[in-house]
Amino acid sequence: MTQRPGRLVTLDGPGGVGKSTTLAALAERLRDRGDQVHTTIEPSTSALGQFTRANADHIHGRALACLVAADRYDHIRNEIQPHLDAGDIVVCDRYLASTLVVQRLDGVPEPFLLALNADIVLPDLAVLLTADPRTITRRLTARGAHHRFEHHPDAPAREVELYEQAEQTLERLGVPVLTVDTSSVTPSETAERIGNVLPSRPGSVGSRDGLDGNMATP
Ligand SMILES: Nc1ncnc2c1ncn2[C@@H]1O[C@H](COP(=O)(O)OP(=O)(O)OP(=O)(O)O)[C@@H](O)[C@H]1O
Ligand SMILES: Cc1cn([C@H]2C[C@H](O)[C@@H](COP(=O)(O)O)O2)c(=O)[nH]c1=O
Repeated sequence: MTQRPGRLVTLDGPGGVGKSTTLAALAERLRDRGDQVHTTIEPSTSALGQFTRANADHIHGRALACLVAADRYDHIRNEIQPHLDAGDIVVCDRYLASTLVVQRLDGVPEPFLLALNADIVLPDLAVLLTADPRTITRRLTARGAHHRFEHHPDAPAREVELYEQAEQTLERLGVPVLTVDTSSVTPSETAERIGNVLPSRPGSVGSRDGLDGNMATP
């Protein structure tokens, strides 16, 4: 874990696995224990992020990878870094792991993606949500697909496989990873597991001595 005052926690996983739902439960849990939390999302809510999200079904491959990376650098500079400097736990719905999976679904090789993202702020904890592909398909069908990456019937299985590869890449980059299988746990149970490996900042209302030792045993 880095020495900056705040912490960056990212949540990634296949489309429809439950990232946004889990993020809301996690933010509530962290705030309840006294942590200062800032929630955010990628593509970001800036003009560049909105452009990226609105056009991700029409812009493909390396061009989309570049747009997503440009939005990430802008997001870091204008939103993520200021909140980290203020000591917040920044919880981001999609980040580097999504790039390592979604852009590969779009045919972009990993070395190109790593080069594009070489200077980003790395997460203090990358949470990867997974589930049985049939469970993801059920969730997606019940909620409805949001974009082209969620339409292919094999998408959940392919994404699960690519997130397993992304986990290894993140670990090679020195990023602590927590993978949670959400197939048979509620969003609030998932949030509890994440909260348990994320120590409260010293001085925050909910901080307890010794919690930092939990990082190594997710
Ligand atoms: N155990 C669970 N954890 C999280 N979400 C669940 C769970 N069980 C069912 N869901 C449901 O799965 C659906 C998809 O969740 P959500 O929209 O949070 O997914 P997402 O990963 O953020 O999707 P996207 O990638 O499209 O943004 C929601 O209707 C949510 O209520
Ligand atoms: C972070 C990130 C996002 N995208 C694209 C994929 C989708 O079109 C949207 C995300 O939509 P969702 O409703 O949050 O699933 O953005 C991408 O291509 N690469 C990324 O790294």
